Amino acid sequence: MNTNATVRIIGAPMDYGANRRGVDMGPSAIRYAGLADELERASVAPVDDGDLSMPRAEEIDPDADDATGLESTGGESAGVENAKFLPEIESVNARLADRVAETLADGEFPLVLGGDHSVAIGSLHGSARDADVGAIWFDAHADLNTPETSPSGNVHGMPLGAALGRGVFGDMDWAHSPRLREESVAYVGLRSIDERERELVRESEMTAFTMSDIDQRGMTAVVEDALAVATDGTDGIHVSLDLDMIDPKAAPGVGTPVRGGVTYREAHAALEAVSRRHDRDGILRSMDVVEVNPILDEANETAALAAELTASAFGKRIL
Ligand SMILES: NC(=[NH2+])NCCC[C@H](N)C(=O)O
Ligand SMILES: [Mn+2]
Ligand SMILES: [Mn+2]
Repeated sequence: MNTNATVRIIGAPMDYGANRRGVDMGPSAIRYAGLADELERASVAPVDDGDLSMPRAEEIDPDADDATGLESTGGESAGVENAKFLPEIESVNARLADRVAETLADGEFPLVLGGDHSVAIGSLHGSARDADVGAIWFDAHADLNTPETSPSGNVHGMPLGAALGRGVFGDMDWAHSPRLREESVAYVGLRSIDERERELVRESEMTAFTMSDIDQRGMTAVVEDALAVATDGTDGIHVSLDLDMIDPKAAPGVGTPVRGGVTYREAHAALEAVSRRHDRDGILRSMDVVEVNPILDEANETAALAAELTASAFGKRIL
């Protein structure tokens, strides 16, 4: 991926993966906060594809044809227990993955705006379809549950479990990313992990940088290590930015806030470290920006931060 490819904005106003309404307005809020201008200040040329259409839950009908453009089939995920709205999430992510893969095939950069974090299943799948991809997962949460382990049944707590083909996701082609290897995934910002998930993270081959690591070593050093993990032996990286990595004082507009998060400045330092590495080696391949919930926000500040951080990832500098 060249360093100044066209950035194609793909809105994915999904809220089926989360237990709170409002996160479906994330893409509009991030655009309204000036994403395009921020990106232009970073010298990238964004092209906005608008939003993917979302099925209405009551429209999901296994026998319906696709005349509406909504693949309203239960698909491989029909009948799975403890994963709310999984057929809807399958339908959206199958289309999202295609869009991301087509964008990459055109030599452009897919920037996916969520929506809840379940959209990362589609963005990762599309990104890791024709290449070996590493990932940096900026998040307070590990998102490694599967329907077998989830305490909530909310799929936004499962996207990495899905992408890695764990549990029941192993049988769902749309869910797992065959060319994403566990050892190429690094977490940054962890501080809220479910009991069963803790074992899964410990036993996995992923690298986990928690808030304690950031406290002790500083954000820049941590992200440089995360980049080393994600780029080693891969063709490029996917960056998944869950805004709840940031402390709720600076990013209140998220559905699952956890206190003790990274500061405003640390968040910028994190994405600036990504961009410095990208300037050198052209490592960035795809990105998603997720979990912004305008209903819970204060004067759109979380969406504004999402726009700013995205610009930092693409090279916007203070001076
Ligand atoms: N992307 C997120 N905000 N995920 C929150 C997940 C919370 C919890 N671990 C769950 O599985 O329900
Ligand atoms: Mn999270
Ligand atoms: Mn998340």
